[in-house]
Amino acid sequence: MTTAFGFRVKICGVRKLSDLQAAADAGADAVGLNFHPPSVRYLPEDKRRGELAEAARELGLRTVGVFVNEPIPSLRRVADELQLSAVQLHGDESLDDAQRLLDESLPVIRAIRLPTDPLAPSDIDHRVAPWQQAGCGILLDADAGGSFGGVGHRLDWSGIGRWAADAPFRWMLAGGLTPETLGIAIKQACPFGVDVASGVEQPRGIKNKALIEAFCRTAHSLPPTD
Ligand SMILES: O=C(O)c1ccccc1NCC(=O)[C@H](O)[C@H](O)COP(=O)(O)O
Repeated sequence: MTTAFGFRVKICGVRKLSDLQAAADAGADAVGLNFHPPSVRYLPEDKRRGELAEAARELGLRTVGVFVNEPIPSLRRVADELQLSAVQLHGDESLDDAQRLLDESLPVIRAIRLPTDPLAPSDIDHRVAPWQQAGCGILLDADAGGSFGGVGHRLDWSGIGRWAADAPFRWMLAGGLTPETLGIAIKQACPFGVDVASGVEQPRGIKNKALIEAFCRTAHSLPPTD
């Protein structure tokens, strides 16, 4: 079965070569390239996409394409052109969509957008199980309404931790993680990996090298959850 997870730290929404360099220097494993046009992190359809994807590979970073309700043939075309390591489905895509991609050996990460209210294990379980059983990597993110992601909303980490205690697979946490909140988030939620967009930006939409370094330092200083 194709799974998307072998990485612990993903810096999402990189837009410049210097963002990639900062992520690689800080020891991140993966970067997210955003293909959702309304996002501040959107990468327009020009040569920059190819340059970034190639530079990421040369730096040893995995490339995850972030898509929201993109038609599957178009998503597939971008993934092939840029040789993406995985695609992240962050909208209302169906399980059939994911299955089609997995059947073509493209690793798929399913973003499960959870409410920011207190969470019971069963709330999470019934939403995660079909995707996990299909072979998708799981990313738990906070509901961002019509923005879909990347707005810094955070989840009920201790509620997630109670679910994680019985989740026998690797999964990633996102949503409102920052260098300051990451330590407590990891201790409470116990993810295998973490993902951040706005928490390493200053101002919004512009990645900040010092924040990327601080985020990765904290992520690497905590004992890995497996
Ligand atoms: O980052 C975006 O702008 C975005 C837009 C639409 C869908 C997904 C998006 N980001 C996906 C991510 O994986 C983010 O890292 C995740 O939502 C967490 O964001 P943040 O709370 O800002 O760290």
